[in-house]
Amino acid sequence: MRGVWTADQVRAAEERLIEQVPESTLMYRAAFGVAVAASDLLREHVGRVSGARVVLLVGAGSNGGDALWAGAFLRRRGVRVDAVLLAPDRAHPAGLAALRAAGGRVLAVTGSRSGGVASAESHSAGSDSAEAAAEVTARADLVVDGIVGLSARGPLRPAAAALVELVTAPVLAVDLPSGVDPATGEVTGPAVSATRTVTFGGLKPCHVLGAGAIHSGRVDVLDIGLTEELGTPELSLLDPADLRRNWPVPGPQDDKYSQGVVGVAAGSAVYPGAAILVTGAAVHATSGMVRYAGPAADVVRDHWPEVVATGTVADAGRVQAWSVGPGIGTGESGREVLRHVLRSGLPACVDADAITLLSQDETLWDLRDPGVPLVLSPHAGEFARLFGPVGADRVASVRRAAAHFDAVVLLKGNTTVIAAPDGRVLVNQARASWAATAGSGDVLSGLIGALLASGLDPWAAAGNAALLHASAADLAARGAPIGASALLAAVPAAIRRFRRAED
Ligand SMILES: NC(=O)C1=CN([C@@H]2O[C@H](COP(=O)(O)OP(=O)(O)OC[C@H]3O[C@@H](n4cnc5c(N)ncnc54)[C@H](OP(=O)(O)O)[C@@H]3O)[C@@H](O)[C@H]2O)[C@@H](O)CC1
Ligand SMILES: Nc1ncnc2c1ncn2[C@@H]1O[C@H](COP(=O)(O)OP(=O)(O)O)[C@@H](O)[C@H]1O
Ligand SMILES: [K+]
Repeated sequence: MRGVWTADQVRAAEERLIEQVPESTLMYRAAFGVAVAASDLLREHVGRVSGARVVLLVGAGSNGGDALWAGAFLRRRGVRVDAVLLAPDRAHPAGLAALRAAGGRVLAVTGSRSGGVASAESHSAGSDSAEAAAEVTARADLVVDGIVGLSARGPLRPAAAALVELVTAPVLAVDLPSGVDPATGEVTGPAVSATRTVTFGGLKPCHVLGAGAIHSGRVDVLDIGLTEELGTPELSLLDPADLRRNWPVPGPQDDKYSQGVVGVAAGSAVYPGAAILVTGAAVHATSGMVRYAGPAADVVRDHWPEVVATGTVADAGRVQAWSVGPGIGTGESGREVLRHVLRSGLPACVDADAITLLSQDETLWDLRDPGVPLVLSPHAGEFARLFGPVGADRVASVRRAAAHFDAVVLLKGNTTVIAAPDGRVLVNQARASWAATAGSGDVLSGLIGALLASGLDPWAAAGNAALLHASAADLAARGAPIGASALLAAVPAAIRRFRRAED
């Protein structure tokens, strides 16, 4: 599992660390890592380091300080470095002195409220101008974004935005891409799109959430001594090794019952698709047995002969967990199905129509045994019905909902957020959006139900299912649109890939 820490956690860790290590040492370490990454990018994109042109975009704080020191290191490798100061009076003094001493050129730019690079003033000998800053930025082989880091608020300021717009070269972001909200990954205006980001100590929310994850490019975490001091992460990401460890694999003593039997209550005679997709996902997720209960029993049997299918939940037979909701409708028959599942005292993944039913009828909650794991897996619309609009801070909303309902809540989307009632949060950022197709959520429901039946902790069940689901979508799509059936068909290949993966 990889941790993600907030800006406040990083600052607190820094305070503890600078009792042992001078602050300037942390900045050298950070800047040296940035310079190494810059050299790598130059080699990759330009084919050389010495003689290449790097432009540093330098803001008012230590983020700009990191960039200036990195520029000084790059000068020693023969790189031609221009620093564009966006807040000339507040540029990090020691970093600026180091860059100048190393022979870097400094251009000072002041922004106008109306946008654009309006005026310039010289901070070094030569004929600096706004035009010169614009010109070097446009002609750079690599741009280092030291505009703003952990103290960022809101979108890029106009002067910075105007320069960023001119960039055609790859961008290396220092700590995080400027213009992205460090806490939520939200991008509400102009922002840097980085090829790579070098961050310090650990990942921050903006590297893994929403647009921020895209704007960050590849993220390298550099341990400058901070990692040990960071404490419990705010969020976590599952990595392939987690999935490999967690995904149930039958052993020599297992039989079809011992691995957990999952019951599927989904679909209807009119809409059998949901029944087929949820059941199929459960069939492919784990070995063992799947029972289907509902009006689409005949169609499900035709599709998946290995499934034991009955007409009603009351006749389903013994199961260890339920996957309930997709396609059951929001009328009385759907309500009756949900009542049965909630009363059963078994773990359940509650999705789609079942979530809408819960949002319409509060008394349904009373049927639930509070000691029994429940996973709610809404998309944003269902979440809004249940708990109110998600808002910009998806993590905070989902965390609140999980505590409120005393359930694991998985909010679907390009960034899937999975919160446990005790506050733990997993996030899964999809690499592409091919899963945004009708019925793909039904596949997720089946995966979660199967993992619950296998006895996995509900938070882990939801998290592993989300990671596998996104990977199956990638495998199925390989760059072209897919339907949910193709995603479902790729589930075994995705499991195989994780089980083979070394990291
Ligand atoms: N923590 C650690 O352990 C280590 C941290 N290190 C580094 O320090 C960085 C944090 O530095 P920091 O706190 O000095 O502030 P920083 O992010 O540079 O912002 C400066 C100023 O920018 C402004 N500004 C705000 N929003 C803006 C926007 N949208 N667009 C434009 N400007 C904007 C705002 O000033 P304002 O103009 O509002 O007065 C703000 O005060 C961190 O990210 C890492 O790189 C490393 O050196 C090693 C160890
Ligand atoms: N833009 C996106 N990028 C990646 N995955 C997405 C995106 N939008 C939705 N998904 C995923 O696709 C699935 C859609 O589920 P859902 O909205 O319930 O659809 P349906 O009800 O049609 O099955 C979820 O697993 C969700 O995380
Ligand atoms: K930055």
